[in-house]
Amino acid sequence: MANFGVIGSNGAMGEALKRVIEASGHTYAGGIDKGGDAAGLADASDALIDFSAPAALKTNLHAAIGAGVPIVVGTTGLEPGHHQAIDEAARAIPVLQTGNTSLGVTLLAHLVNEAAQRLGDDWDIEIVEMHHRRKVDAPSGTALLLGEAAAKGRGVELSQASESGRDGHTGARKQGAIGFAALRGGTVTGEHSVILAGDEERITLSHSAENRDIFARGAVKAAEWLQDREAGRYTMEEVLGL
Ligand SMILES: NC(=O)C1=CN([C@@H]2O[C@H](COP(=O)(O)OP(=O)(O)OC[C@H]3O[C@@H](n4cnc5c(N)ncnc54)[C@H](OP(=O)(O)O)[C@@H]3O)[C@@H](O)[C@H]2O)C=CC1
Ligand SMILES: O=C(O)C1=N[C@H](C(=O)O)C[C@H](O)C1
Repeated sequence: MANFGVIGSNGAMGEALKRVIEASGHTYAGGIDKGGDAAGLADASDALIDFSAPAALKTNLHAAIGAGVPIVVGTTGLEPGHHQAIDEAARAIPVLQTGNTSLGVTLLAHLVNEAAQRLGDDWDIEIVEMHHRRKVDAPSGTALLLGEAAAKGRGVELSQASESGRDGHTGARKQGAIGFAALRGGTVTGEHSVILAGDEERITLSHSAENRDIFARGAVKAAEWLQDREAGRYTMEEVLGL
């Protein structure tokens, strides 16, 4: 049993996390939101679970380092500078960052990697996602994670292959591009499809999130798993043994 502190505690994920932490036999050490005392929360916790906003990340990493506790980062919309800060923090404490903590998406990323590896780049890859109207970042963290898996399978950098926000006279699709389309509306928890489109045939690999508990369960499992680790940056694949 451990004490887990939640950053973004009044948000949609924060609500799910409180419930899942207690249902898993752990103690909810408390939660903070904008303007909260991250260092105080870290001191009272065995691990921090952060589902808040990119602007909070550096403060949260410093708080975890100060208290010497692991941190799970589920926040999306991260820029390269945020990833650099995570790499630096991982020299001092165990850190896990992912755009999706669910078992289903973690496995889906493996399937996408394998499909991209086995099919040549004459198979076009398009990633379509839909989320609720409140979502502020696009493409979603999950779509980017799946794009990274596809790019890795093909042996290319996603930054070199990515195509998103098509509008107007775009010209024909570039061979080898990995395309992204983001839909927003209603209360959709999270829908992701990776379409591999070849000549006269198509494969679609999809995941549907029915509620936020699937993310909360994965995050709590990750926080448990990080308890016994050395400093370093870890992945959901390692946590789930996939
Ligand atoms: N990795 C994964 O599996 C998943 C990731 N997510 C990601 O988690 C994040 C949160 O999602 P969701 O719960 O739906 O969002 P919400 O908008 O419902 O909640 C966000 C919470 O974060 C708080 N917050 C905002 N800024 C700060 C700050 N600077 N310091 C501390 N807390 C802050 C907000 O508090 P206040 O109201 O005071 O601003 C709010 O309580 C998003 O980035 C989302 O994409 C979501 C689901 C799964
Ligand atoms: O903001 C959300 O809600 C979600 N965010 C994550 C993402 O950006 O992929 C995970 C999930 O799809 C829900």
